[in-house]
Amino acid sequence: MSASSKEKEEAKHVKVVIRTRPTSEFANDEIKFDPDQKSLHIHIPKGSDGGFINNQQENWDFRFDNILHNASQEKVYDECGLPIIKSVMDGYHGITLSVLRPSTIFIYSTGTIMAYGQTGAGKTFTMTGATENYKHRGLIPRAISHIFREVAERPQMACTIRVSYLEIYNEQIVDLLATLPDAEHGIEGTSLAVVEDNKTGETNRSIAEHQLNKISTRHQQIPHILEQVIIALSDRKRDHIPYRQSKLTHVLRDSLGGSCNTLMIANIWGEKEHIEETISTLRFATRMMCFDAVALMKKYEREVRELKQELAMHDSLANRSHVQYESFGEAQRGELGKVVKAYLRDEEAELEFKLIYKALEQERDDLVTTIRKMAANGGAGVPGGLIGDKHDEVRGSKVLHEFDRDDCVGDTEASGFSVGLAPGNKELLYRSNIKKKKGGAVAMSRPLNGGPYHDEDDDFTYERDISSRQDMHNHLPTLPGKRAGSGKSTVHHAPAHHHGLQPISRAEEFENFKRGKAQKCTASSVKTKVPTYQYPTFTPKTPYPHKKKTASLKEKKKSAQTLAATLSDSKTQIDTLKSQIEAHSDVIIDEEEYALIEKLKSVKASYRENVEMLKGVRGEVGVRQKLMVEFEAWFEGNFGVGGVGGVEEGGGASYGEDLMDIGEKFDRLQLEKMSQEDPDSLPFYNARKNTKRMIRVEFISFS
Ligand SMILES: Nc1ncnc2c1ncn2[C@@H]1O[C@H](COP(=O)(O)OP(=O)(O)OP(=O)(O)O)[C@@H](O)[C@H]1O
Repeated sequence: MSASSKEKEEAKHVKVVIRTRPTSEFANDEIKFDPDQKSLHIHIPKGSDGGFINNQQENWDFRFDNILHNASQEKVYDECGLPIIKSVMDGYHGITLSVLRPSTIFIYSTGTIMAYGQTGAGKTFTMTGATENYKHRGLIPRAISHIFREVAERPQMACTIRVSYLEIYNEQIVDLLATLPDAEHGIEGTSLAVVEDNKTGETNRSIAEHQLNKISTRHQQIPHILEQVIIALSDRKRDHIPYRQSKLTHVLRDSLGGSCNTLMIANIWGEKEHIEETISTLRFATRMMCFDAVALMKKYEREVRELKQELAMHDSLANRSHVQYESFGEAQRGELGKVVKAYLRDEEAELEFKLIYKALEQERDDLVTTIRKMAANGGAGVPGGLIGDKHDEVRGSKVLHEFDRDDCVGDTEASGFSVGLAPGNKELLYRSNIKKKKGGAVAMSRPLNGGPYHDEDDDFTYERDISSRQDMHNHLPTLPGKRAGSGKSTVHHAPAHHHGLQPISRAEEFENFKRGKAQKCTASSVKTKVPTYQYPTFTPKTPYPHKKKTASLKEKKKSAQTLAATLSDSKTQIDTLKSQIEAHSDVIIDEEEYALIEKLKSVKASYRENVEMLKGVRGEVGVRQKLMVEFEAWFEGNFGVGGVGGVEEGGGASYGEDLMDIGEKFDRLQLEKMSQEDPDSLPFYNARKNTKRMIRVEFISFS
C-alpha cells in the first residue's frame, strides 16, 4: 500500500488516541502498555477490589491508533494536531463549494479534534493547556499558530480564517470568545442556540441568544448522547442517527458522519481508584474506532446495487421494462415536483370539480335552449328574463304571484286554457301515430287541435287554420275530469273536445316520450314551418314503469345534496390537517405528525371516493332532469299548459306527483289554476318557473 493510499485508508474512521495524565500513583500493576504504543491491557484480579465493575471479568485488552503515555504537549500536537491541520490546509478533506473562474476554487475543508474522558483526566490541559507556561500550551494555540504559518507559506491562496470557541454545558452552548460585557449579569460570553443552515452547508450554526459565560468545566459531563450517536453510527442497521438529541452531537454532526478527518483524544487518569472510569472511557473510545463511515457507505452502495438487480429481474419477469430506478435528472425532478405540489394542493380534486362544473354548464345551456324552443313553439314565453314581484306589471299583464290566490286547488271543470300560442293566421301541424298493439291495446298519441281520429296503423295528419288564440283554445282536446277509482281530485283544463275522445294522460305521454327519441318533423303540407315533435310508437309493457325510477330520482337528488355537504366538510378537514402538519417544522416526523399525515391520507381518499359518487349521482339526476325539461317543452308546445299534469291514471300517482318535489307540485297547481283564470300571465309565469328550475339545478349541483 502506498503512503498516500495508506493515509486515505487510515482517514476512513474516527481516529482515537489515548492520553494518560501523568501521576506518581499510576496503576502500573493493572495497566500495561505494549511497546507498539497502540495496545494496552488491564488486569484486575477477582475479588481484589470487591468485585467492582464486573466480578466475572479480569482482563481487558484494547487497541487504538496511538497511545500517548506521559507525553509532552509538543508530542501530543505533533502526533494529533499536526496531521489534522495539515490535511485541512492541503484541502485533502475539502469540499469544493464553487468555481468562479478556472483558477479560483473555493474549498470548504474540515477537521475535528475532540477530547473525551473523566473529570480531571486532562481534557482542558490537552486542548487549551496551562496558561502559566508557554511550553504547556495546548492543541488550540498550537493549531492556530500552525494555521497562520501555513497561510503565510501559501501566498497564492486567499484564506479566510474564522474562529469560534464554544462550550456546551448543561445543554447550553456558550460562546467563550464573546467580548460584550453583560451589564446585568456582569459576565462575559453569549449563550448560543444551534440552528441548521442547509443552504450554505457551513458550520457556522450559532446565533446569539443571551449572554452567559462559563470559563471552565470543572464537573464531569460524560456525554451519554454522544455515546448514542456513536452507537447508532456504528450500527449499520440503524437508519436514524440521534444527532439532534444534544447540542454537542448536533455541532459535531459533520465531524461524526462526514468525511472523518476526526480525531478523538481519550484522556485517562491511570490511578487505581479511577480504574472503573478508565475502563469505561476505553470502551467508549473503542466503539468510536469501530465506526467506519466509508465502509458503511460502501455497504449501502452494495446493498442498493443488489436490490436494483433484484428489481430489474422482477420487472423483466413481470414485463415492466419501462420502470426507472436510476436517479432522476434535473428536468424529471422538476416535473415530479410539480406533480407532487399539484397533488398536495389538491388540484386533482379541483380538476374533478371543474369537469363537473363544465358538464353542468352544458346542461344549463341545454335547458336555456329548450326553454327558447318552448317559446318558439308558442308555449311558455320568455318575458325578457323579467321576474316580477306580486304587483309587477309585465307587458301590460298583471303578474300573478303564487300566493295571490287562495283557491289554487280544486275540482275545476272544462274551462282550461293552453298557452300553445301560434302566430295569427299561421297553421299548426300535429302529426301523430296511432298504432294498434297486439291483443287490441292501443298506444296512441293524438291530435290536439281537433281533426280526424282513427285507430288504424296508418299515420294521419291533421291541419287546421288558427286565426286567433281563442280559436286555438276552442280546439284544444278534452282532458278527463275526476277518474273513477282514483280517489283524488284532479284538475283538468282543456275544454271537452268535440271528437269525444279521451286523450292519454301526461304520465303516459311522458313514458312514451322518454322511451323514444323526440325528433323534429315537418309535414309536406305545412304552410309555415312550426316545429313539432313526434315520438316513436311504443307500448309500455307495464302501465307505469316510471314509478320506481321517479322515486329513485328523488333519492338521488337528496343523496347528491348529502354528498356535496360531506365533500364540503372533508375539504375543511383536509385544510385543517394540512395546516396542522405544516406547523410541525421538524425534519424528523414525530408520532403526532405521522398520525396527522395518516389521517390526511384517509380523508383525501374518502374525499375522492365521494367526488366520484357525486359525479355519478349528478350525472343521473342531470339526465333525468333534462329529460323532464325536454318533455315539458314538447308537451307544452304540443298540448299546451292546459293539458299539464294532475291527471291520474288507473289510481296511480300522476307524473307530476311522482317526479316533482313539493315546490314543483305547488308550481304545477298554480299553473293549472292560472291557466284557467288569468291566461295572459302564463307566459311570464312559465318563464319564471323555468328560470327557477335552472337555478335549482345549479344549486343542487354546486351546493
Ligand atoms: N498531561 C498533563 N500534564 C500535566 N498536568 C496535567 C495533565 N493533564 C492534566 N493535568 C492537570 O490536571 C488537572 C486537571 O486537568 P484538566 O482540567 O485538564 O481536566 P479536565 O479533564 O479538563 O477536567 P474537567 O472535565 O473537570 O474540566 C489540571 O490541573 C491540569 O493542569
